[in-house]
Amino acid sequence: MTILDHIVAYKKKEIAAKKEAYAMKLFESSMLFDRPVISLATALKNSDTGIIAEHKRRSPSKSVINEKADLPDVVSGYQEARVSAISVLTDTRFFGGSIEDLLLARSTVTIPLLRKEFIIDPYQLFEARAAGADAILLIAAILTKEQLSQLATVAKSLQLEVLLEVHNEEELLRSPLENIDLLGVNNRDLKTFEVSTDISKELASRIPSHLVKVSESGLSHPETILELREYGYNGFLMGEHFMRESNPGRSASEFIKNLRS
Ligand SMILES: O=C(O)c1ccccc1NCC(=O)[C@H](O)[C@H](O)COP(=O)(O)O
Repeated sequence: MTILDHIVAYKKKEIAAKKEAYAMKLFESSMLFDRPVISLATALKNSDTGIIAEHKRRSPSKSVINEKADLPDVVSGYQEARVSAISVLTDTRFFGGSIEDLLLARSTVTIPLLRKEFIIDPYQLFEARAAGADAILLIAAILTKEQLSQLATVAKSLQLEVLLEVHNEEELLRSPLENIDLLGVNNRDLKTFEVSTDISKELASRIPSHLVKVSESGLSHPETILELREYGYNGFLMGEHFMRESNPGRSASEFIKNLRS
């Protein structure tokens, strides 16, 4: 079994338990349902950096990254650093996050928020909208074509933007692209944890031009961002590089200064 198999098996049980506990009450009572969504795609297209900075406490590949940082400090630091958007990992068991993290991030910043989660059920999309997300992630490696289509359709009906993540050509070619706004190429192979930006470069020309291209994971040098821009990428998802530091916002600010100079 790969880590993705473990995550998905656990996620199914977690969602079943949540549905039983909360039913639809959380969604019905959430004021955030009426909040206008802020476009992640537009923020990336209009930005001169395109950095999506992630709040990430730990991960299966790196174990503990930063369990001490205070979420409001991290996300307000990111916003002050003028990142284009923030990704909030909401998985608890494997990443130490929660849906409450997303709610707290929403009450702290005004820039677009991506719910970073292993989404396999429409329930998680309602939850994302109710907690203030602007965009959600769909991971091709854990979804069938039919699931991708259904989840993207439901996400759009909730006005959420959809970032579809692939890691190879096969995933890109088999994925239905209706209702997809952004196409993310994960430089990390989620089965082996190997990281290489070569995959972002290889897939760039295969991604339809109407989709905003995002390169994800293993990014830590301004030169890599500049190089990936030449391949048409507008978005760059970065977690560990910032979160390893005691002050992730300051780390993002220095990175952005170097990127501009
Ligand atoms: O990061 C992991 O170890 C991981 C393992 C299994 C599934 C997903 C995983 N990460 C999610 C991500 O895609 C990253 O958090 C994100 O792209 C940022 O990556 P990085 O800048 O390398 O922290």
